[in-house]
Amino acid sequence: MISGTDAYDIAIDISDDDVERLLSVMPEDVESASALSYCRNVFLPLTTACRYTCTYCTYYDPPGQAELMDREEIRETCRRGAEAGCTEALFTFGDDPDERYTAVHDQLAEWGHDSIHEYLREACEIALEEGLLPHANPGDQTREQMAHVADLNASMGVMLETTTEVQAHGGPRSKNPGQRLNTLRVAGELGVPFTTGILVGIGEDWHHRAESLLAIREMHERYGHIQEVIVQPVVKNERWQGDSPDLATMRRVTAMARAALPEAVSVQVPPNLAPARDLTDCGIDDLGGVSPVTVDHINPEYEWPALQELTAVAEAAEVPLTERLPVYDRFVGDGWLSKPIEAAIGADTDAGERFRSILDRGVNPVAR
Ligand SMILES: O=c1nc2n(C[C@H](O)[C@H](O)[C@H](O)CO)c3cc(O)ccc3cc-2c(=O)[nH]1
Ligand SMILES: C[C@H]1O[C@@H](n2cnc3c(N)ncnc32)[C@H](O)[C@@H]1O
Ligand code: MET
Ligand code: SF4
Repeated sequence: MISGTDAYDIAIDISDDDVERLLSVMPEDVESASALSYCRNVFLPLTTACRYTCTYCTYYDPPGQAELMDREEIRETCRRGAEAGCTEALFTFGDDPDERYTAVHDQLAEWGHDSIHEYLREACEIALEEGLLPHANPGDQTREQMAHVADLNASMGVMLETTTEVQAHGGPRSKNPGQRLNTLRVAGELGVPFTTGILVGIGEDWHHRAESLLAIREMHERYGHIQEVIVQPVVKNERWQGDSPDLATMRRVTAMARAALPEAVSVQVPPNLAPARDLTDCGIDDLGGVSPVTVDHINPEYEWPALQELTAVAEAAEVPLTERLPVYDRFVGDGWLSKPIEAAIGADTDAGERFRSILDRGVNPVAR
């Protein structure tokens, strides 16, 4: 049984045969995609407070130093993003800033909020007002937390990371696979188009990689809500001095992701962390969120490639580069999205026109 799932009563049945079969998949066994997509976003690190202390993470600040973005900063960043043609407001921040962070709690209270999710709701409203579609990744979420903000998000996400317990998550307060899988299940039950993925190189072995991908497939088979799976290499930073997975590892695990998942689910590698150019023949069809406006606040030393570089990756693979929204096309107008999100996409505004022109373009190449 996958660790921690008993606490949530998630029966995930992965057979040894399936694991073995996936372990035999190599890059030459998968087909290359016929196009590569990407999404233009702004990154909004709502708070650097986090209840966990993952050893690979340079993002979180200790209590006393953690910050909270104020409404004006949120609005200003979204406005700059919309002006630069972005479609996504990516809210990615520390899990459940709890009582260890009294300053954060007090600041939220002063702004009239009991919890970070209440504040996230307001932040999503601001993003929508400024012409962006919210995609929030607040880490693990309970059903109540997710239900509180789901109708103001075009899609949401959390990285599964891995189904095994690793030292990198160790200590008394740690991410656990059961909690992450429960978040995927809650998203399925609430009908939220969802992004997830695995973090490669944090102490898991090949068996765990296969198991993680199969667990994601199983969740998708139940609910149909997984839109993309990110295959993310852990990268060096001031807190993580360990190795990053080598190219051969990334090629094999990316091909495994492609083979494990149904065709409708995209396989993404982040082009600022992974050697995307050398992975296009391993089944990837997406290059994730890229920002012309903000840095990657999780790995600020790793710059976003310019649009030109993405075009070059696609050209080398001899496929078109296409822009997409933070929610994949098949979920739009199909009963998955809330009224406010469908209204934003259908609106008679500059932003609405921008969203629809991206949908209308379909698989045509980006014209620039
Ligand atoms: O759901 C997630 N999306 C993440 N994304 C978002 C993802 O690239 C796009 O927002 C999705 O593809 C939207 O569909 C990131 C985007 C960045 O710019 C930087 C880091 C991440 C990391 C995650 C992530 O951990 N989980
Ligand atoms: C938002 C996501 O960022 C990822 N993340 C956090 N730290 C690193 C790192 N050093 N390298 C790669 N990915 C990282 C985790 O997978 C987290 O879920
Ligand atoms: C910098 S990580 C951001 C999202 C969340 N804290 C997670 O780990 O999933
Ligand atoms: S990766 Fe996410 S959960 Fe882990 S310490 Fe960083 S912010 Fe917190």
